[in-house]
Amino acid sequence: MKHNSKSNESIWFLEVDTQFVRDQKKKLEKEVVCWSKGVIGNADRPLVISGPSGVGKGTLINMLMKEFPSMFGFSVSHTTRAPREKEQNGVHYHFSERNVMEEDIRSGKFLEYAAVHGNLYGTSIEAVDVVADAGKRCILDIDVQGARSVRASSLEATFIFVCPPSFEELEKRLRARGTETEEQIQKRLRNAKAELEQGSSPGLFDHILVNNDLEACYEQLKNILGISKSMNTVPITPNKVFDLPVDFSLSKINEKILINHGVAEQKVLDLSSMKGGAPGRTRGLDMYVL
Ligand SMILES: Nc1nc2c(ncn2[C@@H]2O[C@H](COP(=O)(O)OP(=O)(O)O)[C@@H](O)[C@H]2O)c(=O)[nH]1
Ligand SMILES: Nc1ncnc2c1ncn2[C@@H]1O[C@H](COP(=O)(O)OP(=O)(O)O)[C@@H](O)[C@H]1O
Repeated sequence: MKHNSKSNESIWFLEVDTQFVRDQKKKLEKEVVCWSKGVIGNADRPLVISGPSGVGKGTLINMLMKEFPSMFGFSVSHTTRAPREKEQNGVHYHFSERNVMEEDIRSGKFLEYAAVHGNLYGTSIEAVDVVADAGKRCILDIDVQGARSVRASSLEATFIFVCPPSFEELEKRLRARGTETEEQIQKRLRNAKAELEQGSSPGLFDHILVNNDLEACYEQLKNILGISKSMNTVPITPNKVFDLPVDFSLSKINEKILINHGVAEQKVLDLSSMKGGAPGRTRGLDMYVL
């Protein structure tokens, strides 16, 4: 079901029988209805970019965001690692204390998290939310473990793995970047071997890019995403809405949606205090039986 709100041009979808709804029903052992903000269709899927440290993920992402500022937004992760010289809190990462981040993980604020190179990294639901609320396509720069978690989650994304042309070139780039100590470089290189192996695991990544020549790799990335310069000014329009199962029907009165299931049951979904949620997640809904 689709509801078009004129005030902020946002489109809301009612999830009735999606994987997320089924998972939550099982977990909570009660009826669950989810209200998702966003546009459905491949063009708007979040983009998960993984690859070993120093391969050029950040460089490619920056190029994309610079050329298409209104189309893409970066998911700002949380990490317990120390900031690098030019990194800004809230822009490159949310730099966090380990105990605070662990508590936030326990309380369910993260879509995924992983221990990488001895530190914790994670994507908060809020980080994806902020980008989706701005009407942009979200880019996640996360490691292979994180990509696996997102694959298993309700977030439908496009997964891209970036490889170096050779291990020697990867080492050269890491050293030339000059942001890590020798010990940290060694740790990243050790982990790169495992990541390169996992990157080729069947079914995890949709596309593999070799970042040899930067410009050529960037062109390939844009080809995968099906974008060209002129597209930045063209808003993406939704082309598909959910079909309701046959035994459900809906009607709407002001901020309340009436859900009829079968003959006997009628529920009210109260949207008056609803706030935007990450795809597959909703805040501020109230539901009761009429
Ligand atoms: N799982 C997960 N991995 C992340 C997240 N943010 C960053 N990473 C990954 O953590 C690794 C280390 O990132 P960083 O410390 O910025 O170093 P760099 O890869 O050398 O630039 C990279 O593989 C990132 O993709 C996150 O939110 N979740
Ligand atoms: N195709 C490329 N050829 C040469 N150097 C590159 C290329 N792509 C990126 N670099 C450089 O390699 C270093 C690591 O890139 P970066 O984007 O920080 O990697 P990542 O985000 O994957 O850790 C940077 O100094 C960057 O300028």
